[in-house]
Amino acid sequence: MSLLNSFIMLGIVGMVNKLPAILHLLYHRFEMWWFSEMQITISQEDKDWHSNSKVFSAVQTYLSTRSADEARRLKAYGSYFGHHLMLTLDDGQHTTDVFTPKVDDDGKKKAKTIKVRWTYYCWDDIGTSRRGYDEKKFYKLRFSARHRSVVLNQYLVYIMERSREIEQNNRERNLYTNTMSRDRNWTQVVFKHPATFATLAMDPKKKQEIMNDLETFSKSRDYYAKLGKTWKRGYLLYGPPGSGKSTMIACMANFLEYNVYDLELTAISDNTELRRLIVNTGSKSIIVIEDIDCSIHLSGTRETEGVSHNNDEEKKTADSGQSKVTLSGLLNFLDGLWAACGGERLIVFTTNHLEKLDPALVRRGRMDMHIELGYCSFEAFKVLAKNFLEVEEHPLFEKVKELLEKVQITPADVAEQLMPKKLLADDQASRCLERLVHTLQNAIKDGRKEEEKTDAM
Ligand SMILES: Nc1ncnc2c1ncn2[C@@H]1O[C@H](COP(=O)(O)OP(=O)(O)OP(=O)(O)O)[C@@H](O)[C@H]1O
Repeated sequence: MSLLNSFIMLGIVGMVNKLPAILHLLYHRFEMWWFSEMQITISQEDKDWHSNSKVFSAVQTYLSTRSADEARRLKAYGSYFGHHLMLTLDDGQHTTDVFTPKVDDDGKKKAKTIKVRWTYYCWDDIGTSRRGYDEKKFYKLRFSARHRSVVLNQYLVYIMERSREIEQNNRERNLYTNTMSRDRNWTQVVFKHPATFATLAMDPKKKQEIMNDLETFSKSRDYYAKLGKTWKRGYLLYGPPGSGKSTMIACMANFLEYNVYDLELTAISDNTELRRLIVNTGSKSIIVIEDIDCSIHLSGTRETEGVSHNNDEEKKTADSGQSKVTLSGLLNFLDGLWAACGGERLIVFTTNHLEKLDPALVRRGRMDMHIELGYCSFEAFKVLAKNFLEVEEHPLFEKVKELLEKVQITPADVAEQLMPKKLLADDQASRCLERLVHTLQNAIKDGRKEEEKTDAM
């Protein structure tokens, strides 16, 4: 009893809660001494940089995939990886990890697997001051001293790489827009568009060509570096409204797992603001300017290279109520400014009127690939029929094919006809296809009437 009283008087009740962690520490100190272990402390706070340590975050991410196997107490947290639940060790808990180095300490190829142990500590203020630790949260990595070089030169590098991969796989992608923020900066929402190249209605050959181009781009960091070029690529998407330009952008973003920056030029006050927004974009992203012909004053500015768009241009722009961003400002961004922002970016322009665009804006090198998204072909129709009706063949397909050769209809309009109007109705596919055939036949009739009217005039 008197012993307990003296404990209370000394104010070390808090220590009792820490007992398991303290015993652990003592045990590992003994173990280190006995087996000549080494240890590395990785603390959360990076005192020199006044920031959270990147190594600590990397270890936390790495261990989140493996701590559940061994530790008895874990902490769950929602992180910036969004809906993914992350598990980390609780105070005093440890986990063992094994690692097979590429080469062992002697540089021999057949390296042996090594074993290391991670322990997580989270000291409160009492614990901190008594033990003289500055860190509040930290990991201790313990390993046999004979594996020193493998751990320092290979294992820690492996952890940094692996954590980057985990973050990449778990990260949610964002859609950024510059139209909603009061401070004239980007605001973001989670990007969850279901479109993929598998569901995009388009000629399969053309689709494959675009996918190959994107894949080659995403793997060409070294190639661009070797050429001394910025790692960027421009795409111009053109076609009538409803041909799938926006859908194509979503497919690209999902295919490459990039963020999307939807840049609304008409909401930007001047070139300086454009510059600031561009500088604030991240890599692995697609910067989109939709309806470029409506966003910026292009008519009468058919200057080609050596563009020196000037005050006249700005005046015209201001008068027209379009964006005050000038063509020269935009070209500057495409060539010079963008280059200064690092790489792995796509820029995509869309337009319904290719003929209205200034050649300086869309020349190869700025817009590397021009992609036409046209009216619905039979191949594109087959993709839509599969998406909407889950049919790959049907007796009405021949009729649809014949009609599509005569009628210009966008994939959006075809999709509208293929959308079942009543859920669970019998023979849904036939009803929808009949409706489409009917719509196409009417379009032909309307076209004939229009022709007759023109002839009569
Ligand atoms: N090629 C396509 N493949 C699959 N779905 C498509 C395609 N084209 C259009 N659609 C459907 O039509 C809708 C409208 O298409 P989308 O907005 O992509 O066209 P757009 O060419 O960007 O039109 P706008 O020029 O008016 O912006 C999409 O939500 C999609 O469901």
